Amino acid sequence: MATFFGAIADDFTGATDLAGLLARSGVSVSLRIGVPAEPPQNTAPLEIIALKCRTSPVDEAVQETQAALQWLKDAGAQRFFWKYCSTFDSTAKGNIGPVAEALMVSLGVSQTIYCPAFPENGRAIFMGNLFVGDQPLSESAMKDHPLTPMRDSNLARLLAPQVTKPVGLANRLSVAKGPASLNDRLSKLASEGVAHVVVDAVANDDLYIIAEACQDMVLLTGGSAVAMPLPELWAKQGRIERSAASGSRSFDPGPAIVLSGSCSAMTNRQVAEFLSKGGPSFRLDPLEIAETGNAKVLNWLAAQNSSVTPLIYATAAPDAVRAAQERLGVDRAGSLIEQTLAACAEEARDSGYRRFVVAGGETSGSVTKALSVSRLNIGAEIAPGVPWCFATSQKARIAVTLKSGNFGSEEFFSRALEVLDQ
Ligand SMILES: Nc1ncnc2c1ncn2[C@@H]1O[C@H](COP(=O)(O)OP(=O)(O)O)[C@@H](O)[C@H]1O
Ligand SMILES: O=C(O)[C@@H](O)C(=O)COP(=O)(O)O
Repeated sequence: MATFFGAIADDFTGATDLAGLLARSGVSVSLRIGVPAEPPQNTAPLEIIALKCRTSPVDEAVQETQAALQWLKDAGAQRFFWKYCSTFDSTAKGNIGPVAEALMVSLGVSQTIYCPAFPENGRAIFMGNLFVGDQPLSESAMKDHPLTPMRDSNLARLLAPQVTKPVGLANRLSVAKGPASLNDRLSKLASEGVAHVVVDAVANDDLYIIAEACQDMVLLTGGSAVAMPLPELWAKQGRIERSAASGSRSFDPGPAIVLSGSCSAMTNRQVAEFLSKGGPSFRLDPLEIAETGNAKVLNWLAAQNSSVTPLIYATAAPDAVRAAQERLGVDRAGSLIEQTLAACAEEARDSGYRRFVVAGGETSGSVTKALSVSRLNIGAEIAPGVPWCFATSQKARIAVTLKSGNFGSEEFFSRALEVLDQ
């Protein structure tokens, strides 16, 4: 079926998050890993391209997203979405604004919105300020993120240095009055030359209003939740149709493994909960890996009795992360862990593991690339924004879930495996 909606996600957990929320509509979603080398074929009405460009240099991120845009245009997409994190993760140089601005130029649009709110996961925007649960973003655990520490909660202030055109706000008072009021506000800002509009949303009802008001904007940007209502609206108008999801959702029998490279507060709790059950586990230390390489963990993995799910984790508290970064540098510490977890994933697949639970966005990018997966078929959601996905990895049919650092409950790792068995 022709593609109507084309989304570009800046990381892999973000892409599966978006896919899971869009799939709730019953409209078929297709998720590609990286820009496909071949021209579009077997496309779905809702196409997502997962990139790993959240922390790439700006030029690289712009180049990759432009290639993704071209592929989605070739697939026939008429509406486009730039998906970034619900906690607006970006480095000081920032890719969210430059990529959005480049997409606007290529699509010939003069205004877009920025709405990372995700109420089901506790992300709300009020008066342009992003909250995580009841804390402002900059006071939440996101202030200690290893790669993108968020030290300001105001989205307009974060975005303004990343773009060349003016930034404005459509606040909750405009949104709460309904789609017509929001459209009036957007038009007024457009008449003042405001190209980038942060839009408040604190509850799911706000997202339905925003989606209704903005469904005909050619480019929207935000978290997964603001896109969630769109397929339903378009299906009602006959622009897209519901159909059985395409692609296989089965996987070969084989043991499960948990790989965690996220250092978020929630992943720390999830790892602690899983460790408390006493199963086999291996803690990765970036300083040790820098000195001796990854043979030790690979040998440990090879010696596991696969009837009990092993956990390999680099997940650590902010002090330990800082200490490693001071010795190795932020990028080296991160990439040593990512490469090691990617090598573990490959080793696990080669020794028969077929179910992969992966925690962390950058981590998921490295692991999924190492598994040479080109397309993910979306299955049941384990937690809001975290679905099981199914793929072929070197002829093995595997199940993989990519958990955003902050998502899921404390029992997520065990819960994920239970959901797969249901
Ligand atoms: N102990 C550690 N010390 C330093 N960096 C680490 C450590 N553990 C993980 N990392 C790095 O931190 C980053 C975590 O990012 P990511 O995987 O995107 O998780 P999240 O989803 O929580 O943002 C990765 O680059 C990872 O390799
Ligand atoms: O929007 C979100 O929060 C997620 O979809 C997301 O982008 C996750 O990124 P990580 O926290 O780096 O996994």
